[in-house]
Amino acid sequence: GQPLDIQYQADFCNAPEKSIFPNSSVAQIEEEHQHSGSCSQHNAANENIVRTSSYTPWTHKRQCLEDEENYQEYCIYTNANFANGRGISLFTSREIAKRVELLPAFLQQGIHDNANQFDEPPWEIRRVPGRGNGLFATRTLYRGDEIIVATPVGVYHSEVFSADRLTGYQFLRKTFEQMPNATREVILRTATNKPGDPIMERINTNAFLGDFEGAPHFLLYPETALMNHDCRPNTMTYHDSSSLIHATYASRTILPGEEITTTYINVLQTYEERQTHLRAAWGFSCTCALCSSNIGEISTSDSRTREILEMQTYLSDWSAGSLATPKMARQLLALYEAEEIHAAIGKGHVLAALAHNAVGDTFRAKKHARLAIEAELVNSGGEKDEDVKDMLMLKENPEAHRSYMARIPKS
Ligand SMILES: C[S@@+](CC[C@H](N)C(=O)[O-])C[C@H]1O[C@@H](n2cnc3c(N)ncnc32)[C@H](O)[C@@H]1O
Repeated sequence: GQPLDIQYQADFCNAPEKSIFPNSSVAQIEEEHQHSGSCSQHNAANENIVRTSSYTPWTHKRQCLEDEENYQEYCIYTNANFANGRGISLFTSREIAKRVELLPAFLQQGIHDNANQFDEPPWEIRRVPGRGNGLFATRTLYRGDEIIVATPVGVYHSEVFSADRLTGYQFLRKTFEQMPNATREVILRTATNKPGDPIMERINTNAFLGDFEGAPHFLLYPETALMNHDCRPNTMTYHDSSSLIHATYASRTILPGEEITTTYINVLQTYEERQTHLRAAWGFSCTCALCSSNIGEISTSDSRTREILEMQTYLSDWSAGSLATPKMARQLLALYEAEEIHAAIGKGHVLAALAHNAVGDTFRAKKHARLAIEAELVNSGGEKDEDVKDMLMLKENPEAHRSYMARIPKS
């Protein structure tokens, strides 16, 4: 059908409360609270939503859908004041919402004070032929420099999309309508690849699928979504599950005028695997520099990628017959460099630290542990990351670490 043209003030209030689709498998559930606030009141108040509501920490009445096939219920939860007035809408199960309410993201004052600062970003938006818009550096950025630090504006349980489509779209629209105007504008600036439901398509084109409180959810970070995908990106990312902050940092020097890119997939895949994956999950064929290079370059890169994966398998082998050596770990790091995989290099340093410690070279083991921590702290789960915890232990006391002398044959 025709794409719906979303207006900022689209009047969702006229939408019927009950499903208008008689054959719908989804029934809208009446809430225990009778919502007295009318829509006109809601729209007028939209800009300064500080209502202390009876739905705390939410600013709007919860609205739920029941998926009659699996008896699962999903509700919309909006806090329009979240992150200093940016707002957030979730469309998820009640159990997950209950856990979310207890996160520091909702309880800790000031936790988002350094997030969503887009007044003087080190980038600007420019058109990229064949790829819509993209982000371009406006000054030199060095490894570790902050590029985007943002909170999500939408969090959607992956199963909400399997419910009755049209009713589902109405609910998606509510997650949008309940947000402050400025945030709605930012959401509407994001790209869509296909005509169709405007919110659904924005989620399809821009949201990242990830684990959220133990279940797969789509997370929408509208500024982060301005970055195009590159199979050899120049950024690394960090997601903090307690504040919900997603941060993007430079993973190497980026010169003014250079496009700032991220990866949407695991980069340790061959050309064919990456293309298949991007087409299936994201609906586009990758035209990044590596994917557009000649057959010779692509095949060199593919063989290095296979070699990296093979070496990682050898270096993770702790059996008596393991072929892993410190030399192999150094070769692995050289391959990461040659392939320009700067963000994920922490993994290489973890394996190098372990390989050196395994033959009793504690000096080099500590050096690689330090480099691993530096890289992994920003490119993964931070201090809670298992690799980081392990490397901190190794750096502190290599002789007490389980890897110490583990690859010296005992006679
Ligand atoms: C999250 S958006 C990125 C920003 C988008 N270009 C815009 O104009 O806002 C994802 C979409 O950008 C385009 N895109 C991103 N990276 C690409 C790449 N490496 N090759 C081709 N298209 C790409 C695709 O259309 C993709 O669906």
